[in-house]
Amino acid sequence: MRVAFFGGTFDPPHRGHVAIAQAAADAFELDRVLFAPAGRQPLKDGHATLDFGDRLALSTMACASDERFAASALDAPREDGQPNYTVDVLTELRRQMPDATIFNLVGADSFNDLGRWREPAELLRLAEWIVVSRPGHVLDEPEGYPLTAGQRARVHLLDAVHLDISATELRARLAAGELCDDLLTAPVAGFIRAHGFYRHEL
Ligand SMILES: Nc1ncnc2c1ncn2[C@@H]1O[C@H](COP(=O)(O)OP(=O)(O)OP(=O)(O)O)[C@@H](O)[C@H]1O
Ligand SMILES: O=C(O)c1ccc[n+]([C@@H]2O[C@H](COP(=O)([O-])O)[C@@H](O)[C@H]2O)c1
Repeated sequence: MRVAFFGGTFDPPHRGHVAIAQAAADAFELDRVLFAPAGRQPLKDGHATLDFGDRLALSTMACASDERFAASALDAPREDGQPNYTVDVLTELRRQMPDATIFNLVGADSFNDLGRWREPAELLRLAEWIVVSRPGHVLDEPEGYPLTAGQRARVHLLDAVHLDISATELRARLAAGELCDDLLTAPVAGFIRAHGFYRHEL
């Protein structure tokens, strides 16, 4: 079993997420991609616009695009209110799936930031990494965190997707009343509309 953990804020999940998950699943013959909203992202100040339950529901809808995708509550908010560190969730995933090959799927911007994550060396030990291109970001080593040869061998750069979509821009456009149906999958767009999410939330 080849499984990718795909963590994100997913506020909301958009076509950029689906595209990189599909490119990764095709290129690395993944059986599963787990879209896992983070309860509380350690490097983001303040709260996501939508609560965890709504981001998980939207992630479940985004996963309807491909039978290899599934939403996961593995990175749900912690009871002690502390941030969700990926090192903890990957440790738990390894415990739950001891025989699987585990990948951590990220965009180039997230990987550039790796030096600021908790326990980067352990993160590279726990999983192989798939890093996908993102417009405006270099597909390269993390800033200020040079990799050893052994670590580099565990990082797979995938220059496959060039979709300039971000959740920040989407939220601003939805707040201004735009539909944004070209940037979202149909079930996600419908759910956002039905619940009035992001309207007037600038
Ligand atoms: N258009 C994209 N191309 C490549 N990777 C992406 C793209 N959008 C998001 N990602 C990656 O998906 C993961 C989850 O992203 P996230 O949920 O934070 O969305 P985002 O669009 O980056 O949100 P925000 O604008 O709120 O920061 C991250 O690893 C990010 O790098
Ligand atoms: O563990 C960390 O220190 C850490 C620091 C920054 C980001 N992450 C994780 O990286 C994933 C993508 O983050 P983001 O900001 O693009 O939503 C998400 O699962 C975050 O929890 C994790």
